[in-house]
Amino acid sequence: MNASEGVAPAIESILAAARERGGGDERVSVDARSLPAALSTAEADGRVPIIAEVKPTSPTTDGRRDADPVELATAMVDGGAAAISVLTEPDHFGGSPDALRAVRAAVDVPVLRKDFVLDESQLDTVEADAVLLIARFLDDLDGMIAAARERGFHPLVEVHTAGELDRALAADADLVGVNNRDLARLDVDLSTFERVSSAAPDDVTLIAESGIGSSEDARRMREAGADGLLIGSAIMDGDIAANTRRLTTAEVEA
Ligand SMILES: O=C(O)c1ccccc1NCC(=O)[C@H](O)[C@H](O)COP(=O)(O)O
Repeated sequence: MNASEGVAPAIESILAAARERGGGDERVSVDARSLPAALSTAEADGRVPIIAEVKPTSPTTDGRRDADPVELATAMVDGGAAAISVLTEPDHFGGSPDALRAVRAAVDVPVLRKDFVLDESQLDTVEADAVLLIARFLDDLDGMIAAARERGFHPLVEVHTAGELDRALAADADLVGVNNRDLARLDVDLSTFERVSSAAPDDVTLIAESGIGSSEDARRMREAGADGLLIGSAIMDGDIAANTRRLTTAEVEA
């Protein structure tokens, strides 16, 4: 598989940087907090189950928000977030493993590591509760899922097409994110989740990723079967706790 084929120049640049990055010196062993359980708890409490993302910048974001990641994550939890996602990619998203480490020490909800992990040693960069694996960029998806589980991580396998969902399910993924963002054009279309996720069996925990900005968007993704919503930009822009609360209460207010 040629991971760079047909992707936007920004993704080519992200992948080139990821290939250059090393991994950890020692194999990590994580005692993970359960992401699916945290999503279920939020739902049982009447909150929309949201994974709120600490996302300082991105190829499609104007400017940068370099606030203390711990303050941001704490405000997200105060706003009702079920879990936190932390970008660890430094060159295009302004993230860092240190930010994740600090956030995970400060909050008691599960923390997802959001990065472009391309080989097994890169799993050892930092401990997290869940780790993103992007199906499109991994030839040996089975091997990477197994390597993540051996370390104690819960792998969140990201897909964008029906074919990638088939690969994820064949590799025994039980936590699947459908990214509404097209990595060729970088635009978002919420109908991607509606179309792709419908083929997933009920026992798979489904996350709708990217492009969720309003309460209406959140309800739309939930009605399409999302067990959790991964939201970055709409939370990072402005008052973090208020933005998170507006989205976590979207079903109550409907
Ligand atoms: O967000 C970007 O600009 C981006 C560009 C290229 C590849 C990935 C990108 N985002 C990574 C993500 O997965 C999102 O940060 C995450 O799904 C949250 O999305 P959003 O709520 O739209 O910020």
